[in-house]
Amino acid sequence: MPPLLVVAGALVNRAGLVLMHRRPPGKHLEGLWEFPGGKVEIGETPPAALARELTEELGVSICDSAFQPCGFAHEMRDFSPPQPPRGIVLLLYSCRIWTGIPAPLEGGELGWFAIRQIESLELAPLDRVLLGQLRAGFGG
Ligand SMILES: Nc1nc2c([nH]c(=O)n2[C@@H]2O[C@H](COP(=O)(O)OP(=O)(O)OP(=O)(O)O)[C@@H](O)[C@H]2O)c(=O)[nH]1
Repeated sequence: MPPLLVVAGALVNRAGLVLMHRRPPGKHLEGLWEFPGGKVEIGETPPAALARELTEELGVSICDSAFQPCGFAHEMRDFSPPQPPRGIVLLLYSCRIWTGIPAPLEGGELGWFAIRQIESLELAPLDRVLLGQLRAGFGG
């Protein structure tokens, strides 16, 4: 079974704040904060998948070329038997150009945060790894 490929976006506004999404109740990792995004579907490039996910999840429009790769993280995830464990790979892109005002169209909560504030949020595990890479890209 190939790993599950997931894409996530760090949307950075003019004030340098980053948009974070809090996963809604009833989902895996409920209540934890993440960079918004979702799963890459068969035949999609990662930037195209991210543009689609951010439109569905936030209602914003973004051109694929506006995404800059900025990090990745991976782990093995356990599922309930008889499903075998499966790898998950999360790719992070940053983006400063979009149209529309982000809204939590699929539930959960949104917030704009300075990088140092994101440190103190309760983050999903892979998003914690990605945050370190994003911060390094911002100059620490
Ligand atoms: N952001 C994030 N996602 C993770 C982590 N670990 C992990 O297994 N995932 C999984 O990666 C997938 C992210 O895709 P998604 O955001 O479209 O998933 P979802 O739960 O909203 O929708 P779904 O109902 O289609 O599963 C989810 O299955 C989520 O559970 C993690 O550390 N961070």
